[in-house]
Amino acid sequence: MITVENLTKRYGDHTAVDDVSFACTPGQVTGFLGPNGAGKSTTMRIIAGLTPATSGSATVGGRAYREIPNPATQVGVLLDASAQHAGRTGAEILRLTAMTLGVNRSRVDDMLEMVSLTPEEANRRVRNYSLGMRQRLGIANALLGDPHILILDEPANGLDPAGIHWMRTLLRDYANRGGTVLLSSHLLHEIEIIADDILVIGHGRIVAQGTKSDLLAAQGTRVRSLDDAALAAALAGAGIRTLPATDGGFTTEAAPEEVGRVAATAGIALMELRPGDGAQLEEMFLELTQQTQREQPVLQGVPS
Ligand SMILES: Nc1ncnc2c1ncn2[C@@H]1O[C@H](COP(=O)(O)OP(=O)(O)OP(=O)(O)O)[C@@H](O)[C@H]1O
Repeated sequence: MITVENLTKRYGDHTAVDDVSFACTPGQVTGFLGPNGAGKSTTMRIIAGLTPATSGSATVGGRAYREIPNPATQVGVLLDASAQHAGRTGAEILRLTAMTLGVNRSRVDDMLEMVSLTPEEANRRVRNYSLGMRQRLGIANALLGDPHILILDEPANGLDPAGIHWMRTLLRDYANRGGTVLLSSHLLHEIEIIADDILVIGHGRIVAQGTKSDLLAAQGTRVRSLDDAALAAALAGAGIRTLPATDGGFTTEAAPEEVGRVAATAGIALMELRPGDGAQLEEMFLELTQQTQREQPVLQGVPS
């Protein structure tokens, strides 16, 4: 179990994590979704005892990470797959971790097999690894101490679609055996494939959380009309908020009947009116991502 309560982290006057609370439960893979700079890594670093919180608390299995004896046997952490010693081979890195943790060396071969790194790959130096291979090695390293909790920051980064499905199976089996998994991503489709529970973070705040099926369940309404601007205005007049959709029209939180009634009253012809099918999560995430991109400084004078 991972429990985060009212966690806040400030860097000067910038609030990277803003009063965040959530729990990750055994048997579930919890996806931590947010655009770049949303506060995912900072939250995970605090949970893993690497960054002090400004206020609030984070516990793993009921204790602060720093208070856990031989923590890697309780909590497997992968925060940066590129942080491994580039001059060592994958197998050497795992053997060193095994020695440090006091686990049997035979587990190194088991973990290499589990993450599908061949003996030839395991004996290659890490500087020659692809990002996907580094992620696999990082996961093997995190699993070496046989922890019951895993914290993985962007583990699917660099994996191809087959690799993402492989990771899904690995984490699903781990969770089915009672493990707790928290993994982050800035890509909605990765989280959709891998996670059971979803936390969405934007600007340091949790903006949505729940089970994947709840968040992706049909909610709200997808609507397109012959005059979307007039329909949006009519809906706004009825107190119904709208979010523009990527492929035209928009999504609203109201039920289809309600939207249909407003459109009929306003005399607007509809071309599409259907339950949202999780579109709201997608739209909300898109909006968060667009806001983040708008806030990034525009590079000027870059030669084309
Ligand atoms: N050591 C630091 N000093 C100052 N600001 C920091 C520091 N670490 C992170 N931040 C800021 O905190 C915010 C959250 O960053 P964080 O790395 O947690 O985001 P993230 O969601 O993991 O993003 P990404 O997907 O890009 O990794 C960002 O605005 C970042 O610039």
